[in-house]
Amino acid sequence: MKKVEHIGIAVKSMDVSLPLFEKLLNTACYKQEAVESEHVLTAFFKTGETKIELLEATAETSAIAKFIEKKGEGIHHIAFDVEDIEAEMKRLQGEGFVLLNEVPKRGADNKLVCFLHPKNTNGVLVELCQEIRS
Ligand SMILES: CC[C@@H](C(=O)O)C(=O)SCCNC(=O)CCNC(=O)[C@H](O)C(C)(C)COP(=O)(O)OP(=O)(O)OC[C@H]1O[C@@H](n2cnc3c(N)ncnc32)[C@H](O)[C@@H]1OP(=O)(O)O
Ligand SMILES: [Co+2]
Repeated sequence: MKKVEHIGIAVKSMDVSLPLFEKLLNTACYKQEAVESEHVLTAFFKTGETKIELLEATAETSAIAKFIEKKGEGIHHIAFDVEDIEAEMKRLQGEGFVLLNEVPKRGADNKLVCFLHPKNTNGVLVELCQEIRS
C-alpha cells in the first residue's frame, strides 16, 4: 500500500459541510462527483499527499445513510492507494480478510475501488484504490 489516498467523511448535508471544510482546510474543493452505484455525492479536497472525501447519501439505501443513522456524521473509511488492486485483493483474501466486492468497481475521482469488511479490520472500513490508467 503506497499511501493513505483519502479519508472518507460521512456528512448529512453537502451544502453545509462543503463550505465548512473549505474554511477548515483553507482550500477549495477541487471536484464534486456523484457515484450512482454507491448512491453518494462526493466532494474532494487536497491535503498534502492525501485527500479528504466528503460523502452525502443520495438514497436511503446508501451505506452512508445507514452509517449516519447508526453512528452519526464522522469518519466513515480510510482509503489506501495501491499499484495493482487485483493483486492486493488476492493477497488480502489469502490473509483471511473479507472483501466486500469480488471484482474492483468504479469509484470516484478516476479510481477502481474495493472495500474490506470492518469486522475483520478492528472496526475500520478500509477501501483500496487504484488509479485508472488510460
Ligand atoms: C464514491 C465511491 C467510493 C470512493 O471512490 O471513494 C466510496 O468511498 S463509496 C463509500 C460508500 N460505500 C461503502 O461504504 C461500500 C462498502 N460498505 C458496505 O458494503 C457496507 O456499508 C458495510 C460495511 C458492509 C455495512 O453494511 P451493512 O451490513 O448493510 O450495514 P449495517 O449498518 O448492518 O452494519 C453492519 C456492521 O458494520 C458496522 N459498520 C457499518 N459501516 C461501518 C463503517 N463505515 N465503519 C465501521 N463499521 C461500520 C456497523 O456498525 C455494524 O456493526 P455492528 O452493529 O457491530 O454489527
Ligand atoms: Co472513498
